[in-house]
Amino acid sequence: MTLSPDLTETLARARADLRMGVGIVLIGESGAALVLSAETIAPARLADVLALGLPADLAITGRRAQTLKARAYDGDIARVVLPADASLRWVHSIADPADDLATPMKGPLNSRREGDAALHRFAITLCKSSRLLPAAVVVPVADGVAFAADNALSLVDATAAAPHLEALSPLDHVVSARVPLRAAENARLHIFRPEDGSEEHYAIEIGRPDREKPVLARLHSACFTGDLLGSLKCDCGPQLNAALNAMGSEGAGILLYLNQEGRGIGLANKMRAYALQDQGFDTVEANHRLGFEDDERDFRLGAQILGKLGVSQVRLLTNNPAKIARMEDCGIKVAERVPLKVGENEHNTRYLATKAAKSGHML
Ligand SMILES: Nc1nc2c(ncn2[C@@H]2O[C@H](COP(=O)(O)OP(=O)(O)OP(=O)(O)O)[C@@H](O)[C@H]2O)c(=O)[nH]1
Ligand SMILES: [Zn+2]
Repeated sequence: MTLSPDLTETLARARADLRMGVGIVLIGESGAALVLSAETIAPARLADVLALGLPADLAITGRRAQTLKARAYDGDIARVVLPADASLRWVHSIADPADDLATPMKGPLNSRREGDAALHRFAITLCKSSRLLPAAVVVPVADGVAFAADNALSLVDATAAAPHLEALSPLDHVVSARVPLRAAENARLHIFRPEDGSEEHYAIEIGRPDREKPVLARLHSACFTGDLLGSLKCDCGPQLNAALNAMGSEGAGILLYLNQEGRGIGLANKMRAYALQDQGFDTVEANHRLGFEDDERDFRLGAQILGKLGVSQVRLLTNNPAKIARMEDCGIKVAERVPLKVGENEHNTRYLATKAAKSGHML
């Protein structure tokens, strides 16, 4: 019945539930499981989960397991056995590295080896796309359909939904309007909305770039601290302004403002990474300790928006070779790389050096 939510809509609901600390039920090929975010689960809910008396796990990423010295039998995922008397403090200490240095001994941690990790993996992916810490309480339940109905929880068919999690959501153009900018008075802002309910993304079109030739373009990832607050920890604000100014001087260009804050981990997690950086870790190490990869952005987004704007070849303002490779993979020809070296200061020297050393940025 079309009044019922489809798979994409059910996934969007499930993300909202996880963010609110509400459980969801996943059904897979080898069973069903109740899943809650380790970050948002409330103490009373955790008590209720433990009162079920079922063997439960705390699913974390292989990256986080490495820091905790927990065995990750499933490679990219570890299923840490949730003790029957687990406290919320314990759950948080496994999921969140904030106090790793203050309380290094969290173990012994027992990792589960038998059984299937598919639902745990799915749960972690959902936590990541909800911009939460990548850690989930996972409790196998015998009859997922009944459990979800009895507790009024969202029910997700993980097998059917898996391709939707991997695929890039189609984006719909919502509206465009003229916005005169300091850098260029003849600018237009286009809004694009993903069909999966995730954040909107923007394109700022300056002048009317000739689509028959490579268009001066920038894929800018949102940085609230750098773009809006003028943070000196990164070079994003100056890069944003320099890119718009370059397009203004040429009279044409397209800047995509992609809402992939913190290289796709969200602002709260980026601030967790900043707190770790104050403990001495660099930007990549901080991401790993949190359980994330170096870069969780999906640049297929940028390619899709360029395609929708009729752009197939660009002169890309970037220092990041991975961005060029991703564009080419997605069928956008990068005719030229235009360097964007601005905003270096005493606070971001190490950040920029780490980007060059570990992420291959061209400095
Ligand atoms: N996770 C994390 N994200 C950060 C950090 N500093 C900046 N960011 C985010 O990184 C993104 C910018 O990425 P960069 O790697 O600096 O630049 P880039 O866009 O890949 O490459 P360029 O095109 O050369 O600028 C923005 O989304 C920022 O919010 C950090 O320390 N940790
Ligand atoms: Zn920044």
